[in-house]
Amino acid sequence: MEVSEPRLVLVFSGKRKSGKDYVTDLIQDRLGSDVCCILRLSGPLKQQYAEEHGLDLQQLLGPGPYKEQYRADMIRWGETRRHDDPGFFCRLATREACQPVWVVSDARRQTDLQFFCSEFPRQTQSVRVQSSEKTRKQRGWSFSTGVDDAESECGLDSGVEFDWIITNEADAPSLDEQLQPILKLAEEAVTSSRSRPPDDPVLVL
Ligand SMILES: Nc1ncnc2c1ncn2[C@@H]1O[C@H](COP(=O)(O)OP(=O)(O)OP(=O)(O)O)[C@@H](O)[C@H]1O
Ligand SMILES: C[C@@](O)(CCOP(=O)(O)O)CC(=O)O
Repeated sequence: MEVSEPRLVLVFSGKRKSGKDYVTDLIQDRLGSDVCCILRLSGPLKQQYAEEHGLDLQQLLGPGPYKEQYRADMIRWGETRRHDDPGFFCRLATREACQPVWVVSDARRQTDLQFFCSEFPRQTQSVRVQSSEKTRKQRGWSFSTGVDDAESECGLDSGVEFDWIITNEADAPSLDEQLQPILKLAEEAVTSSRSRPPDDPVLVL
């Protein structure tokens, strides 16, 4: 597989409108884009889906309501591709990543997490972003049958012991405070990548 070996892989998951993009953008902002890339598993999916259906890719990628009209069909479309090859979108999303810290913003299924845990067992850390339904509603979420009760939203609700849980709520400790240990881990991973020759073993977490 043609990927350069990352030093740290932070695999994020969370319900719709929990703030996965917001939190992962903040991490990249703190670490810098030379050190940290954001990988969206839904990126290559939305790109191919937009091409096939003549849709606006930028709107599909953004946080607004446009993508919600297509979500159920995009899920079905993606699942037909994942059926034979569960790592299909994971491989596409990671193929050009070259920074030492990878932030995967949208793991949804056990197979997504398994992909990173098996490709990068020593570097992978799982992170759950959680918000109350009330807060998610304020951010534009409403329950949609076939989406919020399907694997796309519930696949990681149980059976995973997350390494980190971030509560993205106004009355929780600030995100900077909660992210402190993760940012420290990332900084250590980057320091170790600078002080070791390229073929040395990666940081053992
Ligand atoms: N801590 C926060 N402070 C202010 N705005 C926030 C915060 N967290 C999230 N938001 C806003 O809430 C909306 C949803 O957040 P975001 O897009 O990050 O969620 P998501 O989990 O990636 O959602 P989805 O996958 O359903 O699109 C965005 O408009 C974002 O800017
Ligand atoms: C179709 C899908 O990739 C949409 C993800 O959109 P978003 O990350 O919520 O913006 C969800 C899925 O793959 O199940």
